[in-house]
Amino acid sequence: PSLTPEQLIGRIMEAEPPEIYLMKDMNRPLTEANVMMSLTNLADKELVHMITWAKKIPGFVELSLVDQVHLLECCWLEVLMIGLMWRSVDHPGKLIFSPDLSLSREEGSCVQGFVEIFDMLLAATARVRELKLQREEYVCLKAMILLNSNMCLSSSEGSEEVQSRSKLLCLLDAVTDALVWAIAKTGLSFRQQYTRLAHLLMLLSHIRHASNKGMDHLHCMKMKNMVPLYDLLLEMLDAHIMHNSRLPRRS
Ligand SMILES: Cc1cc(O)cc2c1CC(c1ccc(O)cc1)=C2c1ccccc1
Repeated sequence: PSLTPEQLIGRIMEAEPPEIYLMKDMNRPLTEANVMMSLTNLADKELVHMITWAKKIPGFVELSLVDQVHLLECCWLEVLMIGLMWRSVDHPGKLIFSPDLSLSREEGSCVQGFVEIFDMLLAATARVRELKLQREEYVCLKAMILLNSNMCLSSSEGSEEVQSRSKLLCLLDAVTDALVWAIAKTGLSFRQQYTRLAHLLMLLSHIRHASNKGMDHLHCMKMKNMVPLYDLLLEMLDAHIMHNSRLPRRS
């Protein structure tokens, strides 16, 4: 039975991950090494919650496992970044990575090459503040980032893959309807509603850009081993699926 936009938003809101604390007193002064180490520790913890979040998005676990892994592999940094922006919206000039790790632009410049991406994230956060993004809109955008992240067809285009692709597009339309419903709730005129929809969707291209820059920067930091690999995500998804799958998975 398909969900109404209101029901879908309710489900996506319930899926929200918890706030993560680093539980490490941020040893000041900040050095490049301890900032990157802290961010890696934080991201590691967030990634586990991201898998659980994705699986709670109605329809996501009905996609093929290949699609589930590809989507997460493609969007994980975008999802982390939109979460960072959301946490930072009430703190102009700062990025609130976690309640116990917030960095100003100056502190960010202690990591070589960081300040350029920091400025992108701060600018996008300022836009989120200016738009007065609502929580319902935020959770829809984050789900769209996941579902819209990867259109590349995998090599083996079997029938399951084709089915999964059409399910994915159906899911994306459902979340789009939910976002339109959330925007309509703000009581704006029709013209203002579709203008707002455009402004929110345009945020996504800034987030994708910052994520691509972040991924390049991450590789330059020789942090290759910490960029989640395909099999790491597959293992985490598979593990989760084995735990609470309803049907025994076909081997
Ligand atoms: C700007 C930039 C440059 C960069 O090289 C790396 C990162 C970032 C941001 C960021 C980040 C982490 C957690 C968040 O919740 C949100 C963003 C990371 C990062 C670091 C280590 C592992 C994973 C991601």
